[in-house]
Amino acid sequence: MTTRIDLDGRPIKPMTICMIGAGGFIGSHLCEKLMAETPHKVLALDVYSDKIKHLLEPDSLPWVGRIVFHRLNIKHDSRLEGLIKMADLTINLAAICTPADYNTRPLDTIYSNFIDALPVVKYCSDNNKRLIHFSTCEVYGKTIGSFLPKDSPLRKDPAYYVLKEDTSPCIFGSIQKQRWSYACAKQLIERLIYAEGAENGLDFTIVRPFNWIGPRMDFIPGIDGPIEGVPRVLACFSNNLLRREPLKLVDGGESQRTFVYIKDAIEAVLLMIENPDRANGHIFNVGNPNNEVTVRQLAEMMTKVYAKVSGEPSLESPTIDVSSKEFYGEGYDDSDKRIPDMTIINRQLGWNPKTSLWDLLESTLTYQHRTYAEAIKKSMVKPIAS
Ligand SMILES: NC(=O)c1ccc[n+]([C@@H]2O[C@H](COP(=O)([O-])OP(=O)(O)OC[C@H]3O[C@@H](n4cnc5c(N)ncnc54)[C@H](O)[C@@H]3O)[C@@H](O)[C@H]2O)c1
Ligand SMILES: O=C(O)[C@H]1O[C@H](OP(=O)(O)OP(=O)(O)OC[C@H]2O[C@@H](n3ccc(=O)[nH]c3=O)[C@H](O)[C@@H]2O)[C@H](O)[C@@H](O)[C@@H]1O
Repeated sequence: MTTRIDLDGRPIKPMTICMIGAGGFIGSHLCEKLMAETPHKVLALDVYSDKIKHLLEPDSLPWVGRIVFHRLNIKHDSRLEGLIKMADLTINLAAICTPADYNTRPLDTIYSNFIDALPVVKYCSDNNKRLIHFSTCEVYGKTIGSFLPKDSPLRKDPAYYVLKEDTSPCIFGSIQKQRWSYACAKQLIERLIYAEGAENGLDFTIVRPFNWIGPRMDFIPGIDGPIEGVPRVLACFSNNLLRREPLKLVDGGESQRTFVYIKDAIEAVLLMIENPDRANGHIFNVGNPNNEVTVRQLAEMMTKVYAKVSGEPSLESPTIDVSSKEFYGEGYDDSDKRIPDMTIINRQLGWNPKTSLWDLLESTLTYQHRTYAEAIKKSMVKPIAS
């Protein structure tokens, strides 16, 4: 492997990374990238390893020994500090991060996103180790524009909706709207990390992902996750398409999102890892402002793309409306619109997303079809009564 060079032309020294939550969606893609393209070592911590099994076995893999899996729950495992001490950098991805949990399991959500992250921050600070912490675009909450009258021309003014790391406020609903338990816990851990940087000199980077999507995201209910489980929207809609049932639009599917391809976003994380002087002390939005759709438009596009990649015709009525109370239960609320400002990540790391929504859906739904279509068909064949 040729020596890697950072953005300032300096050779990058191989490092050891303690990655917490390495067995999840983002972790699996980051591990893949680090193994295929860099000489860095990964101590991969998680309670699950299914999504990185292909990187751990067999022993003939070219990166054997560079990635070691440690099955542990950071809530209660005395090995955590030792593993952080062994590494140059810690990346914390561990979290409960599916909206269906925020209003139904608010305590688990707050513990996971705040309390369980506390020792990680403390061990990094006490041992002078660098930390890259995964937060979320949900810390912005709702846009200022969402409080203006529906017909106000100011709603079209970017000043009222573009989300900027250093100036936008964090706007959440009332305490009864338990949806915001996740965003609020993430906000407080961001503030704590920022304070550790200011008062104790912790070298940190905070990442705010804006709807990263791609293969291996979440699970397909009844196949590799609980049948009654509610994953994030990509997996919900994939499940509906695979089962040939209408896609459920929550409260009319009017909310807007910008989706970024996981492989584009991972490039940004690698730049942060390998350019500490440019990334330390910063909070970065990582998203694709050019890929904005309403959830209804996403459903329509996924229906078209799935018909193309599967060769199956679409349903006559591809979507149905459902209320948020019916779908998520009491206490749900929503972000109206999420456009990331890209100024800081552009200036510090020169990163820009590349993949269009159509292209990223095409590769992702090709993966979903190839991975799940047979299993779904088998699971849907009803046993013949004897
Ligand atoms: N995917 C996105 O677009 C997105 C958007 C915003 C924020 N994020 C943040 O990025 C991070 C990773 O998200 P993801 O999409 O990969 O989610 P994910 O659920 O696929 O991955 C999280 C991983 O953390 C592990 N984990 C959770 N609690 C743990 C514990 N106590 N001990 C050990 N392991 C534990 C889980 O087993 C899982 O494998 C999260 O912090 C999330 O809030 C993701
Ligand atoms: O990915 C992100 O950037 C962040 O946002 C997500 O939150 P959200 O975008 O609301 O979650 P999704 O499940 O992906 O839902 C997106 C939208 O689709 C809607 N939806 C979801 C599922 C479904 O079947 N139908 C449907 O209309 C939701 O109501 C919501 O408006 C999650 O909170 C986190 O993973 C993350 O921190």
